[in-house]
Amino acid sequence: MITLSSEQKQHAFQQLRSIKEQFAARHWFPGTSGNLSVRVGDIADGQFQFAITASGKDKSVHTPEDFLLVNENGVPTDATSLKPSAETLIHCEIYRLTGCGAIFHVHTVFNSIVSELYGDQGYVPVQAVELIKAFNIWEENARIEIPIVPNYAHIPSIVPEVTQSLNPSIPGIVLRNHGIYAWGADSFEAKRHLEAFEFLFEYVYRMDLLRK
Ligand SMILES: CSC[C@@H](O)[C@@H](O)C(=O)COP(=O)(O)O
Ligand SMILES: [Zn+2]
Repeated sequence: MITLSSEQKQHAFQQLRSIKEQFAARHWFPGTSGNLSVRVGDIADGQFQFAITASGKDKSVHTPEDFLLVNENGVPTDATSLKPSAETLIHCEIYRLTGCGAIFHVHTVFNSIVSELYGDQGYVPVQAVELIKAFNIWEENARIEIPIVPNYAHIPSIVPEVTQSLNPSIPGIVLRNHGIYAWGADSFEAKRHLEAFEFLFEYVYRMDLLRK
């Protein structure tokens, strides 16, 4: 395991704190839902560490005990009484599959409704909406399919669903009637992706309604 400096850890916690504050202002953490993580240091021989939100906290307030570090198996790497997010294993799998640098998970009404509307077909289709470019997809009239996987109370059962459905060219995956995981090379990019997904979900929801 690579030893991280306290500056690296503090920087990661600072990034999470800033994102947490911005997303809380948008009411993206209702009822303690949601979790955030950033990778700290490199991935070497499949090993890595990341800072993640502690489980069950009110993410709209700051406390000195909001974040902790875990390894690629989701096990805390420093002595702590904090419990990592209940969904840490999903973060582990997304880091493993994509090599990304940050992962943000939020529950919103739009991502939940759209995931249920399109859940049986397994993806949300979106075509020719400008915000698709936020995913670095620049072609004219681009059509994307945002994967939806089943939601289980037993989190380890969700992991193979993510493994199977994650599309490397789409930086997000939706858990049906639960919420979205969006990621990026760093927290700036993960935030851009998450904002674009949420825009597209609201667009799809409203357009479907208008077309009826
Ligand atoms: C309280 S509802 C939300 C949780 O069940 C879960 O889905 C969630 O996103 C937050 O879990 P957490 O363990 O705090 O990271
Ligand atoms: Zn969740």
